[in-house]
Formats: sequence, structure tokens, C-alpha cells
Amino acid sequence: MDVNQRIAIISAHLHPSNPQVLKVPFHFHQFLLQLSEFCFILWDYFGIYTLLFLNAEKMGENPILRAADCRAKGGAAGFKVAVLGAAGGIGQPLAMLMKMNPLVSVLHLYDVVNAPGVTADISHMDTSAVVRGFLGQQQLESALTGMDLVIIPAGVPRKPGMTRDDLFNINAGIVRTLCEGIVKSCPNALVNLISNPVNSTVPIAAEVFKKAGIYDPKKLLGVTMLDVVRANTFVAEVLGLDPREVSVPVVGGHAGVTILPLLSQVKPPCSFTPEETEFLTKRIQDGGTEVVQAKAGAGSATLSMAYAAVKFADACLRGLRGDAGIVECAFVASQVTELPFFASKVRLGRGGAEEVYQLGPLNEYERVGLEKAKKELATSIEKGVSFINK
Ligand SMILES: NC(=O)c1ccc[n+]([C@@H]2O[C@H](COP(=O)([O-])OP(=O)(O)OC[C@H]3O[C@@H](n4cnc5c(N)ncnc54)[C@H](O)[C@@H]3O)[C@@H](O)[C@H]2O)c1
Ligand SMILES: O=C(O)C[C@H](O)C(=O)O
Repeated sequence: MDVNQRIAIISAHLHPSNPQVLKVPFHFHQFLLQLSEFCFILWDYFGIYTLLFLNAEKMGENPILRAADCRAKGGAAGFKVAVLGAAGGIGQPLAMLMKMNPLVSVLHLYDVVNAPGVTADISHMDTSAVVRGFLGQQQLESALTGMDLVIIPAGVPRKPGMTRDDLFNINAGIVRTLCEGIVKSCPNALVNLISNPVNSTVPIAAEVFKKAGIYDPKKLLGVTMLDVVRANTFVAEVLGLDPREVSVPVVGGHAGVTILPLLSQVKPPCSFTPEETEFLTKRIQDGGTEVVQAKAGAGSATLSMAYAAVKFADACLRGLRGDAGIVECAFVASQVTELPFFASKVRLGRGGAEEVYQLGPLNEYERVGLEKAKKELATSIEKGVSFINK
């Protein structure tokens, strides 16, 4: 019986117009029974909230929100995910899409600006993940504590005329600081690194983790999914197919010629003329620049990147859950070439990138592209490594 039913019954009994109340002589035991009913109602209405208020006042929090948070925490089981740089151009739509992901139970949004605003906004979405905001470096440790997956889109984006490597001086330091936070608060988390230049920031992260003695190469993944997303889209346009039916492996790295689409391995199997191959390869390699130029100084890809990041993060979470056969491209520690890092297809599992696949047969065009990619990649990787070890 709920509180309202109890109130209805008791007030009906006590109301002077109730003939039974008038007729039935006063009995002390009935009076006690009714008194106890009233006590229950008072407790239901006021007692629990009084306790919550007293407890929450001590903790300096709004008790009603705290109660709601407790209920939400008791909800769906899932993974704890942090987004670092959550108030940015990528961070905001990425945070929104992660809030919609049913595999996520707790979502921590960290930034050096505007994290509370983005958090308040996203927390009103009626999906199950509980959202908490963290602002500034003094809250970095709390933001990261207990996380299963950390997604990093923090850092400055390109303007027209810049290369991704031009971002190194600012973003290298940002990535180092964030990775030092991961060392302290969630050394076993999977890390999805988006901040550019990815070809250097992934080696930076690896060196920070190595120095701290927590490096697990399987758990550090540079996000190159946007190259795959673009490749699927552009190839589908040429073939006249639905992009969701097209799968293009993109290997190497994430900048200019290091982005190497393997058009000979497109699924469904198809063939391209030399002109189509040249056109598609260039368009995929220059996809980022195409957006930077179109935005004319207002930044680089944010919405398609958030989409790609969430597609990749979802694959990582399904891998962590133990799903079989999750294969995506990522920039990881690798023995596929002589370079210590290389993007290729990886199998995602409970331990992260559990298997790194070989490139498979390449045609002559791709072999030439691979040599160019490796040359530039070697320099970018070395730049990242020596940033930490200088
Ligand atoms: N891997 C890829 O495919 C890919 C694609 C697109 C963009 N990017 C890169 O992602 C990065 C972010 O791009 P954006 O468009 O979102 O930029 P943005 O400037 O819109 O957002 C970056 C956010 O990072 C925050 N930030 C800065 N320093 C920080 C710190 N120390 N700790 C936490 N947060 C910090 C900023 O406050 C800002 O909110 C850039 O480096 C960009 O080049 C990578
Ligand atoms: O091009 C950029 O600077 C951003 C990103 O790396 C992209 O590929 O869109």
C-alpha cells in the first residue's frame, strides 16, 4: 500500500462525516493503531528527506540531486568513461554521444574551461549514464579515478595553412599532463588518444606510461577511425554504394602521406582505375585539410570526429565486455613494420588491442605509399619519444 492510499484510508476513517466514526465508540487500541499509521506517513514524507538533508549538508551537496544520483548509480551496469577536453569542439558532441551509449554507466567530463556547463546540459538527457563534471587540473585525479576507458580530445586544433605537426608544441605538454593523471588514478584504463599530432602524441603517452612502469602497449590506442570513416564515405560515393556497406582498411598513421588507404582490400571486393585510386587516396589523405579550409579558421573536424570517436570507443567497450570478433583500425604499438608504432587492423578484446593484424597483400601503388608513410612516421614517432626523454 503506498503513502497516498494510506492517507486516503485513514482520513476516510477519521472524518466526522464517516458514519462509522460517529457510531463506533472510542477504543484505545484503535486510536494507537491509527496513531502508528500517522507516524509511518510522517516518516515516509519527511524522515528520509530529513536524513538526506542532514547528511548532504555535511558534504556540501544538494540532497535532492544526491538522492537522484544514488538512484541513478543503482541503475544499469556498465563501463566508466572519462572524456578529457570535454568542453571542446569534439568533446561536446562526443560527450553527448557517449551519454547515449548503453554500455556506459558513468561518464566523467573534464576540461580546463566550461566543464560544469557542458555537464549540466548533458546530464539532463534521459539516458542511464550518470554524468559528473570536473574543472581544472586540481580535479584531474578525481575525474580519472576508477575509469575503464579514457578518451582524450584535449588540445588545440589546426587553422588553414598549418600541419598537424605545427600543433606539437602545445599539445605535447597537454597530453603529457593528462597521461600523468592516468598514471596516478586509472593505470589500467584503456586510452583512446585523439589529440594531434597523433603520430607523436601516442609515443609521448607511451613514454609517460613506461617511465611510471605501467605501460601496457595493448591499452594505448591512437584514434585513426576518422580516416576509415572518410575512406568508407568517399569510396562508397565512387562505387554508388551505401557507405555502411563499405569497409576500407586505412593503415600507417594520421597525417598526410602517413594515411594509407588500402583500396585493394576494400569490402565488398571491387576494382578502381589508376585515376580513381589516385583521386581517392589523395582525398582520404587530405580529408582533414578539406574540413580545416572549409571552416576557414574556426577549427578542424569536430562532428565527424565525435562520430568516429564514439564508433571506436563503442568497439573498445564491446571488446572490454568480451564480445568476439571486434576488429577496427588504430595507431598502436606494432611489429607489423620496423617502426614501433603503426596503424593497422587490431582485434579489440578484454585486454585492449589483443591482436595486431599484418597488412596483407599490397599492390605496387600501396607499396610505394607505404615507404613514403614509414619515412614520415619515423620522424614523428622519434619527435614524440624525445619530447619525454630529452
Ligand atoms: N585523431 C583525429 O582524427 C582528430 C580529428 C580531429 C581533431 N583532432 C584533434 O583533436 C584536438 C581537439 O580538437 P577540437 O576541435 O575539439 O579543439 P577545441 O579547441 O575545440 O577543443 C579542445 C578542448 O581541449 C581543452 N583543453 C585544452 N587544454 C587542456 C588540458 N590541459 N586539459 C584538458 N582539456 C584541455 C580546451 O579547453 C578545449 O575545450 C586537436 O588537437 C585536433 O587536432 C584529432
Ligand atoms: O585535420 C586536422 O587537423 C584534424 C584531424 O586530424 C582530421 O583528420 O580531421
